[in-house]
Amino acid sequence: MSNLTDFINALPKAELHLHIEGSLEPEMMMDLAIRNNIDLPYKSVEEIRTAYKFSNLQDFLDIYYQGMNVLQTEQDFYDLTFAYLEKIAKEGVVHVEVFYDPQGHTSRGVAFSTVTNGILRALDDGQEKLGVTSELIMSFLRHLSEEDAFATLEEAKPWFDGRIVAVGLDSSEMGHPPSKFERVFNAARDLDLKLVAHAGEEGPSEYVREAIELLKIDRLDHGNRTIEDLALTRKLASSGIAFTVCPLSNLKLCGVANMKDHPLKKMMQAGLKVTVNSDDPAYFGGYMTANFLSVVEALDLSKDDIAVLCRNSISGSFLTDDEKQQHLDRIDNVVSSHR
Ligand code: HPA
Ligand SMILES: [Zn+2]
Repeated sequence: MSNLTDFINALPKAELHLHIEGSLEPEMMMDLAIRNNIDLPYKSVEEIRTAYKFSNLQDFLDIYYQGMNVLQTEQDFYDLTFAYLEKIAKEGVVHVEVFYDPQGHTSRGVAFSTVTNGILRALDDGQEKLGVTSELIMSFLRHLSEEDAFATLEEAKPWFDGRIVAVGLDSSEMGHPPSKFERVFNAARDLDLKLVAHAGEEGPSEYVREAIELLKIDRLDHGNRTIEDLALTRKLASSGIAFTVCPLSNLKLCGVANMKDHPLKKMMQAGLKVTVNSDDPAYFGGYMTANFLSVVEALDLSKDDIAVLCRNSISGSFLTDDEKQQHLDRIDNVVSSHR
């Protein structure tokens, strides 16, 4: 293991952009298909991996929604979530704020409670057995209607006692601007939920502006195209809002042709609070450490840059100020012991 990998793994960090359904590895997809008697359009794990060639977000989403079909029981959601936590615990991730897509499951007849309780039971066990703390974020599918999002918000209400702490917005970005969900986000804010949204992944910087000004989000998912608008970039740099950037995702979905073209370093230099995340690690070829290494190598980031990215992930999380300070102190200790 390289010195750099050791350094990255040793640094306490938070993952703030992870779709739990996107951590479904081909091996588990095959196992669950057998367990649940589901027909897969693939004969082997190799065939599944070969299908993971995407030229844009929609290409990926088509396969991602199809993959979800194997998830049927509460135990399936538990197994999926716990397997992810076991992987990231080895990479120095001390805290994760997990997205899930309830509409991707309720639309095919799996109950909201089945999905949510399976994920939450694994998150509880992850804290107890692996020492990884977590929060759960319910994402609305933006290609569906406002009415459908409102129905999902209503169904989730019993879990707003601290089990689901935030709502997000994901799926096909182009043609589904944040403004479509302004009223839903207003309702979520009235319920004291935190708010995040994907914007500026494929969509223009105008979508980022809408997410900030209309949805009034607490954190921005992706946001790569923000820097096309200098005034917006300056505003977001001074606001200190965190950006959850996902390097390998951007490469696999052809947001960048080459990792050397990735805007992460420019975003950091513009003063944005950038974090590194895996998005859908089973589909995009790597978990947290692989994502860090990909930008560190391509963009020639320093150890100080890596530490800044980890500090940003802690300060950009929904942890309490005391919890944040404890992790930040530990980051300082790791940095000084690697000098
Ligand atoms: O990267 C993403 N973008 C939008 N929707 C998603 N759903 C899972 N991953 C993604
Ligand atoms: Zn995402």
